[in-house]
Amino acid sequence: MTNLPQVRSYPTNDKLSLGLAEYVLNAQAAAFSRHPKFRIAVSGGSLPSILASPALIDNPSVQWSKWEIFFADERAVPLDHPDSNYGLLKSVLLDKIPQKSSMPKVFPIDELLLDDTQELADAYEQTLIQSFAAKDSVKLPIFDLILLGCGPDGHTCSLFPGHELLREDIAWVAPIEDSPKPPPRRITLTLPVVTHAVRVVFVAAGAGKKEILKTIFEKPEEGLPCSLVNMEAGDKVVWFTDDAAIQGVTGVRKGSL
Ligand SMILES: O=C(O)[C@H](O)[C@@H](O)[C@H](O)[C@H](O)COP(=O)(O)O
Repeated sequence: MTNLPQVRSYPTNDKLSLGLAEYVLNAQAAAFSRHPKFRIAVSGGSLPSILASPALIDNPSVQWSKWEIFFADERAVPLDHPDSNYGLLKSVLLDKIPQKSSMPKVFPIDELLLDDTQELADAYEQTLIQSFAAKDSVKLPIFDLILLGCGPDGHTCSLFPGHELLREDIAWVAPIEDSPKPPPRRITLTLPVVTHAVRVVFVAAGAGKKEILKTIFEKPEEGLPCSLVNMEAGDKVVWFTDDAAIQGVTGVRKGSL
């Protein structure tokens, strides 16, 4: 079967970051062959730090000024709060972009709407509509690349196992008030938006991820959020892992590094 997600596994985190940087550059080039922008969404967790390697930040081929960066999920906290995914991305990546480069356009949540997660999600959806559907109406936005993490329970974005949000098929962005991973109040891209992207990347490193990767790949019928993305988006998905996380997991299609 060729429509399985691909897994690229590396011996160390540094090599994983290098491989990821190379992949992101290819995704950027592919995006520029379609339009003059590179529109991506990023998650929180360990992903921003793994992404923000010198191989990416200092790479002269990165055309930062053409990047539009959105958040795959965000916690309903002020942007300077330690839990903010925007704050995390800013400190590990945005603040490190060489000063001579022009900066990417970044789309944080509206801090004035933190009291009402539905309003917060609706406003973020409007932000997406302005970027992805300003001229024509579209059913779903098409990100050039979505960069995701994988939680120890198989969640991704703020889409958690067994949660009713997994069935959301109208909204592009949805609120969640009962996230099992703190903080509980968040907004998230919905599953159809994630699987509609041109490319979807998962980053999962460390032996602590091994058990959940086994379930995701070997028991997709359990319907964990990461498995749902794998099944819906198929070979648009590439997993970047280290060897410790993927060793002994069956049912994966190994990609060449
Ligand atoms: O903001 C969040 O909480 C994340 O977007 C979340 O989905 C994260 O990506 C996973 O929990 C994996 O986190 P780790 O990479 O830290 O394990």
